[in-house]
Amino acid sequence: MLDPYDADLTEQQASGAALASLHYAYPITVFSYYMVSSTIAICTLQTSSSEEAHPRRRIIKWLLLFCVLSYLVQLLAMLVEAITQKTFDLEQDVIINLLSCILVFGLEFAGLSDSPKVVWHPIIGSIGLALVFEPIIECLSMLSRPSESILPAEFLDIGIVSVRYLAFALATVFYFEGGWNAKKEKGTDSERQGLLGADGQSGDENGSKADQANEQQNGYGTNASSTTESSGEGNQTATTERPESPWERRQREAREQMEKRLKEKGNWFTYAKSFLVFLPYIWPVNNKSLQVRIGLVGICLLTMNFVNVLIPRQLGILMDSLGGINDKNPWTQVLIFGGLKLVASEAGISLLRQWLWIPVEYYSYDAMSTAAYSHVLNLSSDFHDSKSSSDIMMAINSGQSISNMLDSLCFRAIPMLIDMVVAFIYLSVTFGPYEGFITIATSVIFMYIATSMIARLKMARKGEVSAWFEEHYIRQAGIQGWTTVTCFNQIGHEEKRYSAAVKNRITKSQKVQLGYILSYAFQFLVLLCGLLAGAFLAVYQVTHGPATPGQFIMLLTYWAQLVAPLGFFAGLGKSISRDLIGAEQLLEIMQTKPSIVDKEGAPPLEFTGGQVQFDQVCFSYDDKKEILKNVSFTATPGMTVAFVGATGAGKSTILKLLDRFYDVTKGAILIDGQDIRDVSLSSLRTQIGVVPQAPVLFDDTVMNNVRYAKLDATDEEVFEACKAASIHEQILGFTDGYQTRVGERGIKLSGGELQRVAIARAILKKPAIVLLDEATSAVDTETEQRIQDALKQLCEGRTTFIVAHRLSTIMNADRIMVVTGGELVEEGSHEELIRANGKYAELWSRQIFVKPQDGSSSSSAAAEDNNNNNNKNKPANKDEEEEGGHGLVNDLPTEVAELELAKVKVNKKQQQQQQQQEEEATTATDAGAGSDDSDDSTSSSGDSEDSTDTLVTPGNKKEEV
Ligand SMILES: Nc1ncnc2c1ncn2[C@@H]1O[C@H](COP(=O)(O)OP(=O)(O)OP(=O)(O)O)[C@@H](O)[C@H]1O
Repeated sequence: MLDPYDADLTEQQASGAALASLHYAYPITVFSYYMVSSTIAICTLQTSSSEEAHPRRRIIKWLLLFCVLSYLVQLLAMLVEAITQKTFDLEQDVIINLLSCILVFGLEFAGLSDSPKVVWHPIIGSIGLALVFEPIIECLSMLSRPSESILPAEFLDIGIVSVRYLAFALATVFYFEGGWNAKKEKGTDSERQGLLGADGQSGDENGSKADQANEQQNGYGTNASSTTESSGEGNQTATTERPESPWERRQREAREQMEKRLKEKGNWFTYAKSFLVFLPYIWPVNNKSLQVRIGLVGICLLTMNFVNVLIPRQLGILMDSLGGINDKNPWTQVLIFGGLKLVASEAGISLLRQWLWIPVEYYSYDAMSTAAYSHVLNLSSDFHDSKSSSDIMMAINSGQSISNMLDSLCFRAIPMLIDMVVAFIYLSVTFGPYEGFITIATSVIFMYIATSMIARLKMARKGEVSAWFEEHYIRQAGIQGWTTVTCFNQIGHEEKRYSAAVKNRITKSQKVQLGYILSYAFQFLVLLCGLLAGAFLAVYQVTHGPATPGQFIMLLTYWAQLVAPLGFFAGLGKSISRDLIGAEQLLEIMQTKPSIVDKEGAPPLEFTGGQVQFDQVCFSYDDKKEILKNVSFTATPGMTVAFVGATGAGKSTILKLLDRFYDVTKGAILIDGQDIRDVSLSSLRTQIGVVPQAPVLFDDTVMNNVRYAKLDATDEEVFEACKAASIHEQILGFTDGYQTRVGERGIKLSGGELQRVAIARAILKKPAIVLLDEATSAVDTETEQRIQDALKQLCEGRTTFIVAHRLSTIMNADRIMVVTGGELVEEGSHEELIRANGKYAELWSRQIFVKPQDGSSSSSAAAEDNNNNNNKNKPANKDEEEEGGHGLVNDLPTEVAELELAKVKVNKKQQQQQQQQEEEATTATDAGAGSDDSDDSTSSSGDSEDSTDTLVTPGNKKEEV
């Protein structure tokens, strides 16, 4: 039969064991719940929920602090009791429980105090868990006490627990009551709040407005920032407006893009998933040997983790063997220690890992950079028009950010995490749970302090970066604009400006530097406190218990191993977000699809002569403003078509559509009866040769630049093309002949040389259709004649489209198309159009032509600007201004020009007479009124007669007509 006393004892023992487990389980559960739910909240972007402005936030915070203090009081009461009773066999599980609860709820309190945006469910869930665990623990502790001896200290303990329970319960009630009231108020006040702002925004909205103001002051997110400069004498202050630097703009845009996409995706998981497009460039999908290498690198990392555990352990064993605590041979132990150190060194596993990794790393660089480069080259004009080349280049280089991110996560974060967990377990097993607690508490407090300090320094760092750019901008502007600075005698002013910017930057840098120093000092202090606590405990265990001096050495070594991972994890968030911004730039490009692509199975263009037909073509760059409206014409094979019209009329756009830089929005373009959208892009572009107005050459030799049109062309073919372009002799006269480098964008060549090299290139290509944006650049008459000869060679027998700027080109064209406001208003040969007495004839009669050499207009000096502005022709007079300016160059010989003008005049006169006769016939009763009733064109022609008595000719002389 069971003895009732024994049964009582067993019950007590059982409840004691359960109690001990609960003492550990309670804080672990609460901490795990808090960490996991907070992480999920961050990943699913719950931080921006409207819950953040809870009306009872403050009271809940103080109740939480009260609970933390209650744990502390409980702990102190236990210590006081132990000291007064002189019984130092404190229950370990109770002490750990109290310490852990102080840590966990203290952390939650700090989060609630610090963070402007609060997600409540991790906190309320933790309180809920406390409400479940606390009564169970208290009941079990009552059960495990000997029933006859309830001490006053136990009454105090029960009292503290009860008050704490009440505080937890009150916090829960306040949370739900506050939420319910807020909802109710929101319902009733919704109309009033329309003017005040949405609910829950007040506090944070103010905060964000303050942030915005702050940002504006710092120049972030704005186009300008300012620096106040003060001179020593007279305290003169001036404000320097600085445009946002390209780097700042790129960073801002990428950050905005990242935030936008993050919001769209809804959470970090889906957001991170979009980066999976890069996986094939990082993971060698079709390369088994590289995959094996990656596997081996993984094994190396795990081995390294294992060795990291063994080294401190071995050091401990070595120390003990030296002290005679164990019977191991110190010589053998030191050899093992040396072997382990070798394995862990740069000459051991690390060497093997890096050797294995090098080909994988280069694979990734190769795959990523070639894919990004090829993708960018295959994107269409709309993309390239909208991005600057430096932006694109920066984005391509951002491929490195993705590798960095993976490197941080896979090869640093995961092994370090494993190291930390192993260290924690090993220390807990060797020195007991106190040591484990000290390790965890130190890590948690360290991480908290380090991350909040980094966040605090963010704003100061932004200010420093802005000041850096300010300094750079002023320096660069001063040096670049040295001539202006010197001409206006402003060297002193620039010196002061620069000195103020340097001082401003130094002040900000010092602030940031001090911040970092203080942050490191705090972090070091936390680690030192943890180390001291751990060391005291270990010394106690060495002197009183089972631990050995060797194990103490092991503890110190492990501790040193913890420091690096903690520092790394504290900065991980920041470095990942920086890498994400970089990756975002590349992702945006990789996700952009080319708008001009081949249709599936598109056949090559079948060229049968070169007939080009525009059929009711409409086009718009941005789907808003129509640039071309129902343009229709047909160019027969071999025909030369010249487009004439005001600047911005859409002439160059017609050429771009023909080369399929863009697709028409309506209508169709047909070459030899085939819609250019239905044939392959490559076959189309093979048939077309383009000579742009401002040709761009590569920074290479003349030979290579010309050969670019046909990479397998022989030297002879290149020479022939250059001869045809009338540039061969000139090239031979260069220092290194055809091997002369032309400089960036062909800077070392003159305008005329550059154009002829571009023409030679087009001649070498032997295109079937030629697109020519005729240059108006000022070259001497002889050079111009040579360019014309070269062009003649190029266009011979080919269907040619010219955006014409020279009267000679226009007159020689088979067909002239007059484009106005995106519409084809006139079409015909020179003679036909003169006879038609329309827009084209009007152009002639008004004589708004630019002189070939110095760019001045015959009718207005305003046209002088035309040439100075690098052929961006400005309107020459008011009439032309209305049309946007034509910039036509009168390059005709005097006699030809006179003859043509005479024709126009005669034609005009005839037309006037004819008109007059018609009017007289129809309005017989109103005879004699014809001369007074002259229409607009008559009067304008009259005006023009007055103004066109002089005509500018190539000799730069004004001649009487
Ligand atoms: N890439 C582009 N994106 C948006 N609009 C554009 C683009 N290129 C040209 N435009 C606009 O289209 C219109 C027609 O331009 P286009 O270059 O065809 O004129 P143009 O008649 O050739 O003028 P110019 O003789 O001065 O070269 C202009 O208003 C211009 O601003």
